[in-house]
Amino acid sequence: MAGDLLLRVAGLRAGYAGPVAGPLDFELRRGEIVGLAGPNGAGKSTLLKALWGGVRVFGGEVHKAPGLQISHQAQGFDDLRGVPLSGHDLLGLTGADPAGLPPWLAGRLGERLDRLSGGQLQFLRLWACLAAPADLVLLDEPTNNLDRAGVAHLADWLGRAHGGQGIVLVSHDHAFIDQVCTRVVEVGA
Ligand SMILES: Nc1ncnc2c1ncn2[C@@H]1O[C@H](COP(=O)(O)OP(=O)(O)OP(=O)(O)O)[C@@H](O)[C@H]1O
Repeated sequence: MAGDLLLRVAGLRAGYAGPVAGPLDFELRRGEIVGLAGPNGAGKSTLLKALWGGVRVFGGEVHKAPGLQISHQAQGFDDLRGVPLSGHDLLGLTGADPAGLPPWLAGRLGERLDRLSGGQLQFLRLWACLAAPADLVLLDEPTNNLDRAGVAHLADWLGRAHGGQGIVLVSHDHAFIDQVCTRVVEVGA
């Protein structure tokens, strides 16, 4: 694959017992943020999962740059009640650098994850993916649960700090997509 090309997706069709989404075609280079947009049920999350192997692929091709490191964040939360992990532990597990976290979260990294609010935990999980040493970051509805300050911090960080990475995200937040994505691919249109 050409130098900065991370991903080439051609005619990708994905699903579960049978195909439900696609065909999808796009290319992603380092420094690009591609947004997958489309109506409910169009297949955006399914296609995003197909990029890391989380669902069945029924057709087409996903070419990845050799050695591509992927980190992905799914919608929803794992149940962390009773798990004695702190924010520092989570970031340590993924190798994510805490530098650049918003102050309202940076000061709470020593606390257990099950003591954080839904929005605080969402931001921390995002950060664990985004700031990890990955070439390709996949985010499904990253602004879910975030307040205005959280969305603004995320958008600001994506706008200036992702130079070495490629990002593919799914979002219903059109303002967020318009602000951060270098390209939008319509799914199920
Ligand atoms: N685990 C599953 N097993 C079977 N079908 C599924 C599964 N998850 C989703 N689907 C179906 O696949 C289709 C696409 O769903 P998907 O979640 O990819 O759409 P989406 O565009 O991300 O939707 P939304 O915008 O509502 O989040 C839907 O018809 C959905 O019912």
